[in-house]
Amino acid sequence: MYSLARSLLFRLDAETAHGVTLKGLDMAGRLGLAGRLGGGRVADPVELMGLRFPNRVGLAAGLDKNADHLDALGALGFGFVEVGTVTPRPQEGNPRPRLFRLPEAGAIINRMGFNNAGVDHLVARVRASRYTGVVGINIGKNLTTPVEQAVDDYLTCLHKVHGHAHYITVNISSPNTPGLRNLQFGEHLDALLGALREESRRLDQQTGRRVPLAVKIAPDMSTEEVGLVARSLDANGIDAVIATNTTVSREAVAGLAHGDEQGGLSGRPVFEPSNMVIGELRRRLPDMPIIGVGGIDSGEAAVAKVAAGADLVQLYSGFIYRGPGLVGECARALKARFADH
Ligand SMILES: Cc1cc2nc3c(=O)[nH]c(=O)nc-3n(C[C@H](O)[C@H](O)[C@H](O)COP(=O)(O)O)c2cc1C
Repeated sequence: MYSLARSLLFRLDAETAHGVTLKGLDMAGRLGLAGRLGGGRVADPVELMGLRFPNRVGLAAGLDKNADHLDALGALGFGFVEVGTVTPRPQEGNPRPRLFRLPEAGAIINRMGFNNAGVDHLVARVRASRYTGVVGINIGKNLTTPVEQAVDDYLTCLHKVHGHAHYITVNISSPNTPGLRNLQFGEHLDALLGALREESRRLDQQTGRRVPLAVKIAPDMSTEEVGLVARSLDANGIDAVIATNTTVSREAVAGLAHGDEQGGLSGRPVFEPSNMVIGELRRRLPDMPIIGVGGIDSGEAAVAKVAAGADLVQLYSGFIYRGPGLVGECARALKARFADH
């Protein structure tokens, strides 16, 4: 069914198709049909970061930036849904077109630029939703906030989302907000993570509810750079790492239509680079929960992500190309893989 819908949707420009799909999913959710689209809910519970995940397959950040579609997405059978990236104030993002499909490569290039309705809107939507599963809230900074003051934006978001998230993701790896990725390196990283850790511990104590902090990183890093990030995550008591975001490399799509668009490349071309980062993180941080994301487009790819070192996985581009059936396919493949071990 999705292949028919897809052939119609792929005639629209990518961002319009995205909006139409989410509206369709909302409708399917209201009619109680979303569960069937996802290929059946898979029960494969796992405890990580002090949370109980109903299965190992989550939705990656950026598909539901404002938590406007949480009920419908949750009903597809994901073990967890990450909403955002959200910023303190609403912002429009980059001018359109800013989202491009590269079907020959199973890839997407986006330069959305954190278009979102602001953290207050997102929190209201999470509160209004009936979804009872695990919700991650992914936070970032506004474009107009200077990078030197980025920590203030992350702290503002942390305060506002703490009471409504099961875990919070610190996104320092989008290539579409100038300077953001510099926060992954050197003293910037320790300063940011130290401040966020301290404040989240204070909020945990104040509320009596511990909300784990995850950090999302880019695939475009040398082994040494991954090592430095790993050390900082460990030193600052971060609970989990999400690897990876999109890549700025264009090697895999050179010569393809849209292959030279600016932005972050996702889908199949980022599968191997993200697995390399995951492998290096696992080597350096044997006990840290790793959420693996990048290029998963089949059950086998989900299993390979776990073999690279991930504990949980997330989907984005594969979900666009393969449709909601991919959720159940990956969850079943991972359940079988863990039953074998
Ligand atoms: C259109 C689009 C928008 C995205 N927006 C965000 C975002 O707001 N925050 C974020 O952390 N990652 C964002 N991502 C990155 C994905 O969450 C994911 O890390 C990346 O696409 C690699 O996974 P994939 O190959 O399965 O797509 C976005 C990806 C796409 C394609």
